[in-house]
Amino acid sequence: MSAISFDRVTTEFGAVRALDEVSLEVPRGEVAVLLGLSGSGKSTLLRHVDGLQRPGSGSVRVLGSDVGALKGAELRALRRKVGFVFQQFHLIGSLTVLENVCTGALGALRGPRLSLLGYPKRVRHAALDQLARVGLADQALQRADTLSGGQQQRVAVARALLQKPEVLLADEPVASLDPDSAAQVMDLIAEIGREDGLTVLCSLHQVDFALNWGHRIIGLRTGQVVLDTPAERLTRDAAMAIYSRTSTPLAAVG
Ligand SMILES: Nc1ncnc2c1ncn2[C@@H]1O[C@H](COP(=O)(O)OP(=O)(O)OP(=O)(O)O)[C@@H](O)[C@H]1O
Repeated sequence: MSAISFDRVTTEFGAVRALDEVSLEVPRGEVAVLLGLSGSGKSTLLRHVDGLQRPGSGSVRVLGSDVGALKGAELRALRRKVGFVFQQFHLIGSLTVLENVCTGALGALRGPRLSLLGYPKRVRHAALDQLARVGLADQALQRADTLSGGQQQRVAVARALLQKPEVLLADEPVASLDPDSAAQVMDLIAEIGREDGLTVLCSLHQVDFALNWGHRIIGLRTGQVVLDTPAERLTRDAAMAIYSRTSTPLAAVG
């Protein structure tokens, strides 16, 4: 069974068709990369996976559930299985690194937490374990805004992992980073994805990164899937064609 399945999903914002009859399957354990020009629908597609966006028509199934039909506790339960990493990290700069990672457990806890000690000990320990995995245990008690961009993104990955996701979504996770930090973060996502058997769906702008780290490349243009192929079968030139603004046919979909 696929971890993520889109069946003819069309979603519009006023006159803009952000997704246009999108169908795709991402098997469990696969690292799939979304490529496409700005505005081609990558973020919108990702937001359908954890129910932040509902399909206008068609259906989205994630880990066996029809996301569009989920509400309340069921939707929250699915979201706990889907981690999300963003381009801008979304850390709280004035809090410690450890506390930021602990916020990844909030979806499973009742009520707000006013300080690090407000989190159960098991959560603090689990957060430290995840920080160690991303190589930042020594920075646990440092303010998050004192870290470099690459380190902050690794904290965001640790926060996403704290909820023990089965699916990891990443929306241009390395777009704000220098090339070395970007490569480190992609290495980390790929390594942890492999270790934990995660299904990863990641949007990227860097074709070389996509070919290096993705098992599968999905190209979007004006909301349509125009390319869907194993990365090993794709040349750099063919991948770059996704960025062409004309609608020349690309490699066969499928
Ligand atoms: N909430 C919204 N309201 C109105 N229009 C939206 C909304 N979200 C997305 N859009 C539009 O849908 C289209 C697809 O946007 P989306 O953000 O998914 O593209 P993207 O490929 O992720 O772009 P980028 O690479 O710049 O992040 C764009 O035309 C965008 O303006």
